[in-house]
Amino acid sequence: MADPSPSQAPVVQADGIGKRFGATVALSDARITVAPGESHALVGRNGAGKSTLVSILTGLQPPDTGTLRFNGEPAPAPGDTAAWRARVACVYQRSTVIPALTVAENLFLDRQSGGTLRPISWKHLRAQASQLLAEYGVDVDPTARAEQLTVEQRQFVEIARALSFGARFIILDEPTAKLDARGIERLFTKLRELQRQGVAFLFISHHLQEVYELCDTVTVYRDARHIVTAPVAELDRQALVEAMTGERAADAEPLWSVGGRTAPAGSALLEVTDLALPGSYQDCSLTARAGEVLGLAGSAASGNVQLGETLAGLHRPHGGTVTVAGRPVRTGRVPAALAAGIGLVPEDRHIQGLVPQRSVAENATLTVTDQLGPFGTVLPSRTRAFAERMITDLDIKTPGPATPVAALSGGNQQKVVIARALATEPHVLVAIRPTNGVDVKSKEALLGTIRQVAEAGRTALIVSDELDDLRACDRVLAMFHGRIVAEFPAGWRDEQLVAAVEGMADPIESKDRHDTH
Ligand SMILES: Nc1ncnc2c1ncn2[C@@H]1O[C@H](COP(=O)(O)OP(=O)(O)OP(=O)(O)O)[C@@H](O)[C@H]1O
Repeated sequence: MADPSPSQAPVVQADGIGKRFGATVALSDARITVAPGESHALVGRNGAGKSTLVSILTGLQPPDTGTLRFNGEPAPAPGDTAAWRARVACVYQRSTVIPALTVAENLFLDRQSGGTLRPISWKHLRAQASQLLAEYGVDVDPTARAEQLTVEQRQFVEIARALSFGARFIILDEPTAKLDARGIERLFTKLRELQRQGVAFLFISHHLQEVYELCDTVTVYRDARHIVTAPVAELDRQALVEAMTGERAADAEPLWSVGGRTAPAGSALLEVTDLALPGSYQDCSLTARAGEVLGLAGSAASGNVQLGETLAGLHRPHGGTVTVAGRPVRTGRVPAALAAGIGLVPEDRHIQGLVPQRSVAENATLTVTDQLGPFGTVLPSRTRAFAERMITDLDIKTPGPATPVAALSGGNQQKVVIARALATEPHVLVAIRPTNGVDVKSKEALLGTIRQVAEAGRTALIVSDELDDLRACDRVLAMFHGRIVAEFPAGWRDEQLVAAVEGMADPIESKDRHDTH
């Protein structure tokens, strides 16, 4: 039989894909087929093999076994970058744009025409960039440096760049991880628009509701294998979670909720008064009690992340005070915050989190080496024991504690960062978007571990815009434009909190905020 015509052939068809890393089987007889103009989700637990498949589909590494075809034709030769780029592009969670270069330079990097001897015409470059951005409806200044762009703008630039190479197939690897609700809405609008023009997507996300919102088809991988491919409409959330975990889901919703439980009335452990960081937030006061998990909700521009980071010493505020257990904390210095017992799960684990070539055990204990042996020595047995406990508690998928962190999947690396913050047994744990990138089942374990911090008589502050994270809190403060605008005891309805985060707080909730002033 003749091959299907190029317009009907799948944009990608991978069959029998196998890939090993040493003893680890990352993919085994895996497959995926994406039709032109299709929006196809790929889901699976942390370590299921999704990123490995992406690296194979984009030509970054060859599979050990299997076949790969684009538009009905065999994949390009390894290393033929131009040919790969014309078939497939990937927008990663981590940016591939170069921060110090302008948007125009980023768009035309590697392909400034004119031959080796002709100087680059910057004017021409800018004009071309403007035209390209306009063509894909991307409203970004081509002369802006990439580092000045928001995550959303950066992703749009990357999508425009991908399309300009001719690719009609784009892989989006957790594109919403760093976007707030409005950013996600705009991204989805753009993707739907491109889909109508025939562009196909492979969409990877741990947010299952996004899969239902955006995708036509879903493929589930589990433990390196293909489990199911089905129209999204035929697989409800429970069936999807069951396919991902291989277990019967007792009750898929909610993941972790304190329900209508009243906030425990411990003593005030963390007190923040009139804290201000110009450009980010102002007049912020709050109290978190021993035994309490406090949520700090807000969209990207709300200042909630900066406030959390300030508590951990990452920013020097211009005014206000922070005390832990009644003792003032010197602000603007990480060692001072650590000494005061404030631990941090940072937002960007790649930059602030880990030493990739060191083992899981070493990374998990980097902050507590003084507790692992007498006189500053580190007893390997204790490091190992601590790491083993964390691997179980946080459900970290790794061959063992001695495995380098670089060999773990993204979500599992993230759990190591959380293990490290917990290792110090902080009085106050500040966790910024702690379940970002973590699969639906591990979220449960992780939020449960944060709850244990409170149950041990300490306090945890969850800074997030994820409703699942916030539901695990005893009380939630909502921030909008740099101010705390409302407070919600456990038991709030989604739409109430969403409204507050969008700046439409119900004045009743705002008035009831007695202990935050
Ligand atoms: N370079 C590597 N060296 C060793 N093992 C690796 C390497 N890359 C991936 N693995 C292993 O392969 C398996 C699949 O990892 P992969 O990154 O594909 O998972 P994933 O589904 O993308 O997970 P996540 O949702 O956490 O991003 C994991 O067990 C991981 O530890």
